[in-house]
Amino acid sequence: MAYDVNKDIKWGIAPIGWRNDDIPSIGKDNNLQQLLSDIVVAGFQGTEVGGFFPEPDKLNYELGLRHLEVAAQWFSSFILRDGIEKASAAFEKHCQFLQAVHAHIAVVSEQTYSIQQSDTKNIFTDKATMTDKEWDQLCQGLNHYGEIAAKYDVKVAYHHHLGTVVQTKAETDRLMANTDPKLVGLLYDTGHIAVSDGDYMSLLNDHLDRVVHVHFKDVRKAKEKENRDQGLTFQQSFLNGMFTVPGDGDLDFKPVFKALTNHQYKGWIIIEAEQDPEKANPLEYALKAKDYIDKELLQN
Ligand SMILES: O=C1C[C@@H](O)[C@H](O)[C@@H](O)C1=O
Ligand SMILES: [Co+2]
Repeated sequence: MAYDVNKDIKWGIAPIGWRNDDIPSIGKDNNLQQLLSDIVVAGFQGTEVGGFFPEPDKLNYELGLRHLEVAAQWFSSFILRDGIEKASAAFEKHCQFLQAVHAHIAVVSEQTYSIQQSDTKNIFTDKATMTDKEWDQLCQGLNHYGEIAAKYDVKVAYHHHLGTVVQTKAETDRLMANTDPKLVGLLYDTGHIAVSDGDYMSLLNDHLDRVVHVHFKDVRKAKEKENRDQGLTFQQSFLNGMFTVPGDGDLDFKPVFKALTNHQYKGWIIIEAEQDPEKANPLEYALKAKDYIDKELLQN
């Protein structure tokens, strides 16, 4: 079957514009039904599981009414803190949930030492790094996750992420080099690598064959500079508007999309822009994102 961008790529939008798992207080009035109906109005095919989502039966019912799919769900991994056996038991429960909601991507981020939820650490300077022994443990643990995930028709998509032990291209390169490509895939998130390294194309170009899931997150560079100059935390930074939807910030998504489609990427592209929903109406920004996708990416 020939590669068809209109069929082989599915477009979704993450709940994070409506409610943020890192700060449950913001957007708390946005319920599941509102979120899912907004996603339909904006023209997307699916979403990722948010922390406020219900158990599978209820979730599948609400999704089914709207012909929406779940693409993935975030898993906070603690291989370094808890050890591979205990961390893997939690991960298997995560895969069982994904299977129950017919999703096939486990978004994994090692959260040991993470400062993304800190209310004091400077997200631009204070992240932790791993010892060689910890690198070995993490990579061994992720390979084991991949073996577990395969039992549930799920794939591990490792999320490089600001403030975590795997943030930069160099760290992501090392993770990719020391994990089994059959067991561990890469989630490519434009916003996280752009803020971390500046250059957001090299990571994609060097690991296109490992990319199994994509987050499109745009960056307001002026806000990023303001946040960096003030030494803000991750949460302060996104509440101050560092991130936005594609087409509304300063990243160029055309080379990103071209690299993905030239490589015949098949899978989800999830729009993900954490902002304060009081400042950035989630439906307005979802519509803005879809308009950019349709006019600037799919029509060229
Ligand atoms: O994929 C993601 C999940 C969120 O919880 C995270 O903080 C956000 O920045 C992200 O990219
Ligand atoms: Co992301």
